[in-house]
Amino acid sequence: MSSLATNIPEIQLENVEMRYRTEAAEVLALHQVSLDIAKGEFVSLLGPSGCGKTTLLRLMADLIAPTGGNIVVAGKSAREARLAQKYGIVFQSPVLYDWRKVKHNITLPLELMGVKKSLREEKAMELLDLVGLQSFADKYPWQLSGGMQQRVAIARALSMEPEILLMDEPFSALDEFTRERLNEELLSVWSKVQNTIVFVTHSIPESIFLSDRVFVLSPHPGRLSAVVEIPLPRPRTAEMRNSPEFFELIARIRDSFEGV
Ligand SMILES: Nc1ncnc2c1ncn2[C@@H]1O[C@H](COP(=O)(O)OP(=O)(O)OP(=O)(O)O)[C@@H](O)[C@H]1O
Repeated sequence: MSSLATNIPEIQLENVEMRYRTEAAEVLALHQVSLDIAKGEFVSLLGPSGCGKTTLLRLMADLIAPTGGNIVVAGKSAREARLAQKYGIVFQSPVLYDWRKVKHNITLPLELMGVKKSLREEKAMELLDLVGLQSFADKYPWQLSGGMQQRVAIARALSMEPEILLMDEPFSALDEFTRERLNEELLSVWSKVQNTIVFVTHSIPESIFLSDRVFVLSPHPGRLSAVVEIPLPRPRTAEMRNSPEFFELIARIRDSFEGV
């Protein structure tokens, strides 16, 4: 499998600026960020704490509005794209409802949209199959491990078949072994769903393993300091993490931090 990226632009940011104003102070969280993400591309937003990764993701999702610049998503404004349900979002914590069975957590967005019960259940089973949790459909979230809960959150985010999946450090609370396994599973899901993924992380190896391109952000003020192409072939395999190419990419990205 090669990358799913096309030449069609999916997300375009031009000179985006974000200033948070509080009573106490004003924070320039993002300064003059311009970037393009192609339809079907897998990109990561990488950087240390406070460099504006979450802010950038929230801007793309139209959860907040920029104080400057322009955002175009699938040829529309971010707001129009949100209303057209172009996005699925996965947060750092899975935010599942403990009193709803796993399958009913997944079908919640469909329920809110008024989709028929039989169709909802069918979709839930399809999504559980996709994330390898079919036999857990009737369990409750508290009966699942942290990694399984995050897979449920991914399945739920995919329930509306979003063109774009925005993921904010979804695996950072998990142990290293589970995280690496979920990275592999996420790529397998992506190869089937074939959407655009924007993945926030502060892990250099995670960003390399997953992405077609890594957007490196630097803090104070948050800005785009480098864009690194990841030429590793797909499908990516666990062994690639030990290859000389992988270590070279880690060094290149580290250098791009040191250069700022
Ligand atoms: N609602 C807010 N009001 C005021 N300042 C904010 C707000 N949200 C974020 N900030 C500030 O904007 C900057 C960027 O924050 P953001 O959360 O986007 O960074 P991040 O790279 O995602 O950090 P982390 O990795 O710690 O989550 C930080 O200085 C932060 O304190």
